[in-house]
Parts: sequence; structure tokens; C-alpha cells
Amino acid sequence: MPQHSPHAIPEGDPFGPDALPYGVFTTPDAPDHPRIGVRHGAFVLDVATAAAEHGSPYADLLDQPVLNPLMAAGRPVWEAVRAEIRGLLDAGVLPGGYARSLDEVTLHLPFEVADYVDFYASEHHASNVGRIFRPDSEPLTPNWKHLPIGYHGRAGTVVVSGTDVVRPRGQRKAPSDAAPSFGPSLRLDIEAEVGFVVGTPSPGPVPLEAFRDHVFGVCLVNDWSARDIQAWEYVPLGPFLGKSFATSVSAWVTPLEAFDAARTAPPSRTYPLLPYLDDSASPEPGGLDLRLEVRINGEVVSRPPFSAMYWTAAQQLAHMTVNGATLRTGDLFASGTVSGPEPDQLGCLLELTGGKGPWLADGDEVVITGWAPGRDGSRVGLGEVVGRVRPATA
Ligand SMILES: O=C(O)/C=C/C(=O)CC(=O)CC(=O)O
Ligand SMILES: [Ca+2]
Ligand SMILES: [Mg+2]
Repeated sequence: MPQHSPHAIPEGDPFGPDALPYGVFTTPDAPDHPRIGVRHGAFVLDVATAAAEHGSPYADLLDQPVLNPLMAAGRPVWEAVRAEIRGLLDAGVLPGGYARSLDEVTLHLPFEVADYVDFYASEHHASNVGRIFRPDSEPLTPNWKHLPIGYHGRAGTVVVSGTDVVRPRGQRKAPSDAAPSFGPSLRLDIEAEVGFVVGTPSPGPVPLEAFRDHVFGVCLVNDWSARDIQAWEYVPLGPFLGKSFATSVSAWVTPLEAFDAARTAPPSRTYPLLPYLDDSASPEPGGLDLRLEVRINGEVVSRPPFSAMYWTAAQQLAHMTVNGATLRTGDLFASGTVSGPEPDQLGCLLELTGGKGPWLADGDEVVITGWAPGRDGSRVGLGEVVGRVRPATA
């Protein structure tokens, strides 16, 4: 990159050439032309326009209002497009005149969400929640260490970072209440999670070793949760309206290959796993060393470590397709709340407050950020997922 570029980014910026997450943006001068950009420092690189002006064979895939066509194109194309963008950076074509300040652009939901699945993969989170919701039972259900537990969420209410979240209304009934009541949730919570975005479809099961052929990239997720609605409705079918009102995702999807230096072994397994989940002989470790940070109204409340997750994303994908379920471009599966073993590593207020609150108040702003170790001590930024709570509608 030329030293004189007004868009040069500081040494060590987490959005340098090893990150290059994709997003979709518009500018005030072309509000009807959403297109794919790549984050570089505090800028969006207009790679759609750069590709068109430099005769790239991928220009059409980048001049799109969502990432889905690029995601559907498959791993060889994903790697070629990323190599081309890096080549344009190395040649000084980018940033050039293609950088737009993040302050001046609008970022959109980066992909059309097909199905949305949410898992429950942190042993620390699941044990803590079990103790709070089911104090008279074992914290972990007998199936927990044999399969990655999940549920199907609501794809249509996945919103991009920056979208306000309206406090949901619904039924709630505390054990001491004589009857259920209806009204705005009084126990609104967050869940800091990591999302995996499917690129290449599959007509059926995706074995562990095919994970990289199907998963395009990684985003941050806040799975907003109304604990009072959830606690009353979830028996016996699991989460429903307590979580379906909104799920926020980061505006950036970081390609999987940006995390090659962050791969790490998952925790050791308590029981041997059935062959379709057994990753003990996998050539590459299936865990990822991602470090999350949760801030509420500017104050850091937690730093959840993704490396502590019991189930890997590859195991989750293998499990959610093992019955023959097909996979579509745009399918999103989230890890489940990321919680570590320490009190300052818990990914939701339910755990951070021992189930007692305080919960989110109207006007509160929640910001989840994350990064991964990159090559040679660098950092790969995951962007942020931001949401502000608006009062319930009358
Ligand atoms: O244990 C339960 O009853 C449910 C807990 C959850 O909140 C489910 C969930 O969203 C999974 C997660 O994010 O880890
Ligand atoms: Ca969740
Ligand atoms: Mg949700």
C-alpha cells in the first residue's frame, strides 16, 4: 500500500490484509446500489467497483446486494476472490479511490438468511443455565455430552448490527405466580455467540471433514432472550417466542481461512463420541481461539473465550445434517452462548447475575466485539454486533 495513501491503516489494525471481512454497504450518493465491500481499518473498500474497473471475472459476484451468490459459488471461488482482493491491495490499486469511511456508509444485513439454527455448545453456559432453570435436576441433561443440542430459530427476524431491538411482549409466569400474565418482558437478556454462515448447499449429511467445503465464514451474534417468557414457555419443546423477536448479527462475515492461525483443540471429551461426531483423529483441530468482549453502555461486562466451547462448528454442522436434512446457501448456525469457566467470562446476564438481574433496561446499548489471533502476533477482527433496546410497543 502506498505510504501516502490517506486511507492507510495503522500497523496492527485488526482489519488488515489477514482479516478482510465481507459486508454489504450503500453510500449517500448511491443509496439504491447496495454492493459488496471489504472492511479495511475504519474504511470499506468498494471491491465491487474496483473489480469491475479492473476486469475481474468476479465483478458480477461482488456487485450484489447480498453475499449469497458469492457464498454459493464454492470454496475455489471464495479463495480466488480473496486472493484477487489481496493482489489489488499489494498492487496499490486498493485502497486507492475505493475506500469509503465507515462513518459515511450504511451497512446492511450481509446475507439473506435461509434457516437459522442455534446450538447450546458451552458446557459452562449449559451447566450454569441448568442450575438456574432446573435447580432440582442435574445441571447437564444426559444427552448433552453425546450430541450438540440445538433448536431451529426464526430466520426472518435476524437483523443487522445497529438495528434497534424492541422489547418483546408475551406471557410470563414465575413459579410463585398463581396465573400467567401478559406484558413487556421484565427479564430481557443478551447471549454473546459466534455464527457460522453456509455457502455451498448440500443434499444431505455433511461429514466433519467436509466442513470447509460448505462454510463460508464467521459472524458475531447476539441472541436476545426474554428470560421470563422463555422460562414459562420452553417446556417441553424448547425456546420459542422468548428468542424469536430478534437475533442480531454483525455486518461483517469473515472468511473461514482468516482463522487458520486461530485453530485450537476443543476441550477433552468425557465420553467417546459416535463416529459421525468423533473428531479425535481429525488432522486439523476443530476449535477456534476467538476472544469476545461484551459491553453494556460502554462498560465491559464480560470477555467470553470461544476456545472453551465443548462442541465445534464442524460437529454442529455434521449433527444438523446427519438425519438427511439438506443445507442451503445462507443457512446460519450459531454456537450457543459463549461462556468460559471464570466469572468474568459469562456470555449472558442470566449467568452474570445468577438469574437475579438486573436485566436490560430500555435505552441500554449492547456491543459485542471479537478478534482472533492471526499470523505473527497479528489480530483478525470480527467486527461488532451492536443493538439498543427500545421500549415495548403499546
Ligand atoms: O437450558 C435451557 O433451558 C435453555 C437455555 C437457552 O437459553 C438456550 C439457548 O439459547 C442456547 C444457547 O445460546 O446456548
Ligand atoms: Ca442462544
Ligand atoms: Mg434470538
